Amino acid sequence: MGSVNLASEVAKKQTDVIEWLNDLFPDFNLPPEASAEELRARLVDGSVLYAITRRTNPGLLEESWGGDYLSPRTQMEYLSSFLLVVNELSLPTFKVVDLELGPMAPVIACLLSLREHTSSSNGECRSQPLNRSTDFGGDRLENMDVSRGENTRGLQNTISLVEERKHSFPELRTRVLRSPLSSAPSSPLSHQVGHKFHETFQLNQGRHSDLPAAKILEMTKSNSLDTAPTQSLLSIVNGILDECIQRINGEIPQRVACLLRKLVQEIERRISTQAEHIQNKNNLIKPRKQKYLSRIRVLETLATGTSEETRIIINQLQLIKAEKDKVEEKKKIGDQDVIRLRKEKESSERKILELQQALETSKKSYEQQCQLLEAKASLTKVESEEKIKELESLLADSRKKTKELHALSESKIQTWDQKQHTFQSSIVSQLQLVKELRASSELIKHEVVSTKMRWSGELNSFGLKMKELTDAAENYHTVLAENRKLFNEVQELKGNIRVYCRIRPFLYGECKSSTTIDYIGENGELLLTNPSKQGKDGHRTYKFNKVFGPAATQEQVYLDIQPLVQSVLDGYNVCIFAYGQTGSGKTYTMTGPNLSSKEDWGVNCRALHDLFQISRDRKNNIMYEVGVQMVEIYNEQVRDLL
Ligand SMILES: Nc1ncnc2c1ncn2[C@@H]1O[C@H](COP(=O)(O)OP(=O)(O)OP(=O)(O)O)[C@@H](O)[C@H]1O
Repeated sequence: MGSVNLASEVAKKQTDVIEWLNDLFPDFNLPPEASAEELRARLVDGSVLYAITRRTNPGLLEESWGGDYLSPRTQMEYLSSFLLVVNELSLPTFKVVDLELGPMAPVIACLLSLREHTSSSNGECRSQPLNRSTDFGGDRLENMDVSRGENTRGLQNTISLVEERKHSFPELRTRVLRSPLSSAPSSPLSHQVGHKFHETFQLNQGRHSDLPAAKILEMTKSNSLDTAPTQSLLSIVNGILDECIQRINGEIPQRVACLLRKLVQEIERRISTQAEHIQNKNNLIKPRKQKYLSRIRVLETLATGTSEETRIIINQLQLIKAEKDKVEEKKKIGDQDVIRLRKEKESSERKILELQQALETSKKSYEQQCQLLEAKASLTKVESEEKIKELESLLADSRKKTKELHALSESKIQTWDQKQHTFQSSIVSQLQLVKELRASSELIKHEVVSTKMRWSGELNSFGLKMKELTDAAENYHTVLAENRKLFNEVQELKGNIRVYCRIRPFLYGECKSSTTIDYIGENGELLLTNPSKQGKDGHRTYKFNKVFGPAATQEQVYLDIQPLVQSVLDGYNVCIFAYGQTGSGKTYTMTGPNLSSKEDWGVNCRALHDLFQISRDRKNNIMYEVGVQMVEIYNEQVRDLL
């Protein structure tokens, strides 16, 4: 909303500026509703602006700067001149780049301020055709209304400054600089009077000193000095001073000196008046300057707002551009889809053609098949007619059979009725039996319940007995331990050290008559006879725990040793060894002659067998670890055989 108001305000101001320029320069001839760019095109070369400067400051005179074509440098000089004047007037100004490319708002604001300034200080400028070659020419300025110069006297300081700065442009040639004094007097009437005054004192041949005293008195007494143009006064002063120079040794008449003093006084008076006037103008300009400065600030704020809006619009444009890119991308995808669909269409058309061809071929084959089928149908018709005849005969037969079957079924129905009757009677008897069975099942149920109760009682008693058995088993272990203890005590009683004697039979080739054994007792007595000795020395008796004769088997020998193996597993230390001379049968007794036969096993094999057997029997109660060590003791040296 703010931007719309701002835009309309700028447009309104632009219209005002165009109308003002049309009024100033009829040749400008730009429609009030022209766009900012059209206005820019008309102002950008600086000629119009420079013409405005001249119209508002007629004292600024330039030589013609060329024809219709303006070089860029000339354009820049025009613009610089215009901007210098605007700056010196403390009016809102603008940058050259604003006029060329930027927003026109600062240019329009500047021109409006200039219009206000000129209308307030100068009144409306008279319209003149805008002709660069004549408008900028110096001849026209000679004929310009002097009163306009009077009204723009407040700008003379500015003009002076402009002229000074123009010297910085070498191409600019200042032609005339009107001094403030040269612009007086101030009215057309006084201008006329001034001319008369000048004509009065115009000397064709004579000198000022030659003027009659009456005429000089008339000049000094009358108020014609007040109304005379300053240019005339200066020319008279110059004339008098020229005379003085020419007459170096001559005397200047008193009256001429009086006239000169009068003229100088008048010039001084005018200078002081101009100074006061300038001071007043300066005082007037100061508040205006303040006002314009505040307007500049407002315009800057508006310009900032405009830039913000421009930024928003740029952002929106970027968004629109992004959307446009998306739409184009979608369009591309759509084009690709169209191409793909076209390809699919072509492929489907090819397929349709193929299908049509296949259809035609199948149609032909179908027609052939139809012809074949028709031929077959005619054959089949004949056959079917024959079959119908056959079927009719069969139907007659079947009707006959049906009648027979009907009769048969009736007889069967009767039979079935009889059977039904029988079944019904049997069902009645079965029902009776079922009732009896139910009664018997009830009895059985009672029996089962009573048996259950009885069994539960028996189970209870069984549990009690099991408990007793468990207790007994526990007692059994105790008793078993007691038995073991007693067993080992028996073994101890038998003797911790037992000595058995085994007499081996004669070997093949040994003489049996050389035997010395006389008697072998039941309790381990052994009586030996030595035939070489007489008397008591010829008989010797020995006592062992037991003596095994030559006929004793390996098993008999081991039976006496076996209880010691059990003692080993009960935790007692047992040692069994054989002692005897070479060839007496130690190896035979301890190992056995032939290990492949169980009967020939010696003590060692049998003891190891029993050791593992008993440990296996006791594995539920005791875990045994069995180890073996084998050493040789020879000449009191122990050697590990393993
Ligand atoms: N009870 C027996 N019955 C039959 N033959 C026997 C008996 N005892 C020993 N022999 C035989 O007697 C011979 C000598 O026996 P054995 O080798 O056991 O004697 P040894 O004491 O071990 O001898 P060494 O000390 O030299 O080793 C062997 O041929 C053996 O078969």
